[in-house]
Amino acid sequence: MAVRASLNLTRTSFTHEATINWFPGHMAKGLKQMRDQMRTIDLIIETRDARIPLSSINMEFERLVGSKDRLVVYNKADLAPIEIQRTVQEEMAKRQQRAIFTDTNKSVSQILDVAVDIARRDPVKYPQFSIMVVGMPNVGKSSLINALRRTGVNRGKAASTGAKPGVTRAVSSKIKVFDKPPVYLLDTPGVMMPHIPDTMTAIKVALTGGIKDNIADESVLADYLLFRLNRLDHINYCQTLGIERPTDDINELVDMLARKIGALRHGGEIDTDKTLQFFLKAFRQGRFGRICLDDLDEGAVDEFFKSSLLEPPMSKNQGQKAKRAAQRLRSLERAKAKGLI
Ligand SMILES: Nc1nc2c(ncn2[C@@H]2O[C@H](COP(=O)(O)OP(=O)(O)OP(=O)(O)O)[C@@H](O)[C@H]2O)c(=O)[nH]1
Repeated sequence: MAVRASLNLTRTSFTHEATINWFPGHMAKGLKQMRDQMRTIDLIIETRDARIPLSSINMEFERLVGSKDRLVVYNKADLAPIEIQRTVQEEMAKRQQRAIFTDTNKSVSQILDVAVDIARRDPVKYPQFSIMVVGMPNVGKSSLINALRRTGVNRGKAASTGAKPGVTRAVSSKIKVFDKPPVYLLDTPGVMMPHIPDTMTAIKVALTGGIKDNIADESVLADYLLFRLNRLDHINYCQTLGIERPTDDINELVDMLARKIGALRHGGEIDTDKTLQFFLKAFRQGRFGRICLDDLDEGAVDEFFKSSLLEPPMSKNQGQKAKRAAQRLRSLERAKAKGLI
């Protein structure tokens, strides 16, 4: 607070009205495939992003999980503050969700321990043990599967990974990750909610890479990131980016940063897109330090669950609207890919 006041950073709220939705056809199809496979599954690993412990909860998975055993894995823990881990685990435990934090570049053996322990307790029931890994796009499901395979059977990459959301497009075939007892995993496509009820949730998901940037509007994402860094007193972005001073104004930041990184077109005009992308990438790579974008103060988690669970399912009309919007988006993407627009 004192830091902000002395630096004249005065913004206290952030609003953005436009809704952001991304639910292409492969997600709806993937969700159906997951439901079809569910009776063969013994454990669901629901992967979330540690930087947005609440915003990466997809209520679609609540319906999918039903009464199955579930382990919540908060991945990308290397990018989130360590001190949130205990709060999140306690809050999830209150809701009967066992949560662990992982970084796929390090050991993920605690996940295997959970699965192997369940399987060994009842070998008759589990001659083999099947796990389905679900989660929003880009939370690191495929990376997690590769890490589990590396740890469990010392074998190489089985699932494709990528820095952009939507790499995995369909439910995979079974991937072996442990020998005795045999444990198999299914990779699944990242799935968003068909209709994201709250714009701030959508912005946070997009900022952490869960929604394609061109859908979410990079200038809005960067503006929110700047607002959040200032609110958290994370003024170190100036040093990291090599700019003269912190600012609350995204245009001023773009101006300083573009000159610093040389994002200029012929004639010296600023390349805004390139500059915004540079700023977003620096955050996603963790260059501004460990950051949590969700508020986890007392009451905030209760409030989140209360509002999410009360959120009525979409009406037929809303559902059709969302479907049409998704179709329009797909046609637009196809036209763009063909260079027609
Ligand atoms: N910093 C960090 N990056 C990670 C971690 N796990 C995965 N990533 C990176 O996150 C990006 C997405 O990883 P994927 O494994 O492709 O994610 P996914 O959930 O399978 O993505 P979809 O195909 O969209 O469903 C990649 O660039 C990974 O290298 C992690 O623990 N820490």
